[in-house]
Amino acid sequence: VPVSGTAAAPHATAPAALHPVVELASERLATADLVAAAKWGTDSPIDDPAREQQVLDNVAAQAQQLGADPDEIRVIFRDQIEANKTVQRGLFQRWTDHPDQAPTTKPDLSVVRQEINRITSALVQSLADTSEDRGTFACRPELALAAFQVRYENHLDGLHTRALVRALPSVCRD
Ligand SMILES: C=C(O[C@@H]1C=C(C(=O)O)C=C[C@H]1O)C(=O)O
Repeated sequence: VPVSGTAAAPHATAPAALHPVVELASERLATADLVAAAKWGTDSPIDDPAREQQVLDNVAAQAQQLGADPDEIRVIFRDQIEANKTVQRGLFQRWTDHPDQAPTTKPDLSVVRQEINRITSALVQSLADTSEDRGTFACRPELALAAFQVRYENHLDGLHTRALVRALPSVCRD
């Protein structure tokens, strides 16, 4: 007969090593709502190759400084960018189909990009900190566990969950 109080509670288990990486990827995706609102009804396209190049060059430079592999970090950020555009496209579709759901205020894109830069930098740091975890057999299960936790904690909807899954495949090194 199980004794009350001995069952392992979820919070009693070790925190997923990759939780910070997934949390920051999720925070970066949350900015896509603001980016989409900034671009909606303007000439600014969802795809901005010049800005993407800037982001990729910045993360590679930061990786180099941290002793991480710049090419690996670049590949991971190509996925962060694709995931961000997945959210923007999903929202544009939603607002086209349901104009009543479209945003009524327009954030300043350059201000939103400053916030993206801060999250990007924290994510590069977190990727550098978890370099070893990202190379073991446990990486994919740890990543999946962290993704479930973050989806729950951040109340992600279907679109943001799909985008988070799109953001993560290159995080593990195998
Ligand atoms: C987020 C933006 O939209 C897209 C996604 C980017 C990103 O994830 O960093 C960069 C440029 C755009 O292609 C943006 O324009 O800033």
